[in-house]
Amino acid sequence: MFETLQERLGSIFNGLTGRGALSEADVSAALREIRRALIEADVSLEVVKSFTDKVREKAVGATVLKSIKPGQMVVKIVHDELVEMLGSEGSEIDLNAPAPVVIMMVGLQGSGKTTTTGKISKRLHEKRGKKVLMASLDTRRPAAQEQLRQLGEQIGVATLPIIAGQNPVEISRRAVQAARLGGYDVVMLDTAGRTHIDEPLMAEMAEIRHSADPHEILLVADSLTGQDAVNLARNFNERIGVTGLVLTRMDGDGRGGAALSMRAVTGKPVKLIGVGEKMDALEDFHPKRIADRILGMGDIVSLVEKAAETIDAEKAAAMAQKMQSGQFDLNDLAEQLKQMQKMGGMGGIMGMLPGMGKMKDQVAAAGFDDRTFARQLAIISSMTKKERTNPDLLKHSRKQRIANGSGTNAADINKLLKMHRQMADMMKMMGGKGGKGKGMMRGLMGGMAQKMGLGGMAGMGGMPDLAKMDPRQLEELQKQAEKMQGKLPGLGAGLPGLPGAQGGLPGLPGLPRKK
Ligand SMILES: Nc1nc2c(ncn2[C@@H]2O[C@H](COP(=O)(O)OP(=O)(O)OP(=O)(O)O)[C@@H](O)[C@H]2O)c(=O)[nH]1
Repeated sequence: MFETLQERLGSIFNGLTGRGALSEADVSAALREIRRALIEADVSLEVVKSFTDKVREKAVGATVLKSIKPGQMVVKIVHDELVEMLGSEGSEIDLNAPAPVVIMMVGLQGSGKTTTTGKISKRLHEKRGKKVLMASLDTRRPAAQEQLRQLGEQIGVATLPIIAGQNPVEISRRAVQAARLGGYDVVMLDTAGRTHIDEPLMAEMAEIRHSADPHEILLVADSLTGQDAVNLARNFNERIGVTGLVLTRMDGDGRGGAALSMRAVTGKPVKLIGVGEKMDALEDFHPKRIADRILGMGDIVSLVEKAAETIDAEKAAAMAQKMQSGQFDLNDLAEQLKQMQKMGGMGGIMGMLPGMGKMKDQVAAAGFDDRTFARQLAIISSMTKKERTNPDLLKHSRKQRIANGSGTNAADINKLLKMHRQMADMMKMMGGKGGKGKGMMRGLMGGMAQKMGLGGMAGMGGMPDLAKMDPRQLEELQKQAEKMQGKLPGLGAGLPGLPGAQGGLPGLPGLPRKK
């Protein structure tokens, strides 16, 4: 699988990664090639388009890290976008429901439904210690029920006794009842297939679904079928709803387009892949491994990841040191404001903090919005270098000049300076020489650097990742917040999520008081 795509992408990137500089035209040309390669691999058109759009957007805005060549950066972006397209890592079969948990298998004839029903049953039995009952609801193909019975014998999993003349819905009811009485954990319903999707098939599936109330509906799709598989998935999903996908014949030499598009089209995770005819030829789906395989450029990807980590860590450490020594000048404040803009402004930042929902309204009511960031940045950029490092220079006439330059007024400037002073004081306090504070500051920076991901710079200080902080750090933060009560304008209600904490949120520029 994926061999052709692998070759094509390989040659596109080989032409790119060695180069010292890349123009926008170079990136566009590479993207055109990538688009063609994906289409040839049978990836659905809409998926290709959204894929290349996202890569373009990220490639154009990316900061090229020192020690990394631009082409390598593009490889990393394509890799990450591939992983994103393939969906999340390790989606297991969900058995989190009262027993017996019903799993309904759907798909076209010959897609590997029956084989996969056996494989999954065997896995649930052997790896997760579940007592499984399998039932074939295929009354159209005479040998189908018998085929499943034999499969059950082979793998040591029980099957529902065959009663001639029952329809699929009756069989599904009997299966659930038998499972309940027999103390089974899981019931696997292997439904009938058709050569193509038609109304009677969909109606039958909907009826079974209604009567058996399955917890999982897994669509089994042949990864060799290309575009058709994508339409099939869309149809099944819209009509009866699926909870996950199983891609079979991933051991074959198909172009892989279906495998690449299915999750993007349905939004449902690929839970497992079939890699052979044998009963244990079933594997978990690992998007990252597949992306690595397709690109065949694992070295470059990890090189870029390492460079990004090192630079983030270096910048965060430098900033932390500056703050500890109380050197938090207006350049640093500007960096912080920019960082916040990057994080999606106020809305984005609040969304990252637990329990910030309520605060959003207060912030809005205080008249603080994303334009405030822009205004504050304009003020700082209208200052001279000297003024930025030494705000004490800012007396009346200088303020007037800055106000004119930034389209603001003296009151705005005073507000900004006050905010900066308070933040600088707080930074000093928090970064105080006692080891604890230092650790806390590092924690804050680290959390932020992580949140920022690749595109971010250093997590220029500031937003604590409360969810990841250890309890001691939280306690320390709370104490500092209490000390700071009233010292920071705005945010009077304190930090929700820190029980009982009052006062400002370290790192967030103070909000103007309500007029
Ligand atoms: N190579 C390979 N073959 C597979 C895989 N999964 C299933 N098969 C084979 O595909 C063929 C069809 O599989 P079945 O499980 O009978 O298909 P089905 O969807 O149940 O078909 P119907 O019962 O006719 O609806 C069998 O020969 C399987 O051994 C896989 O992951 N890899």
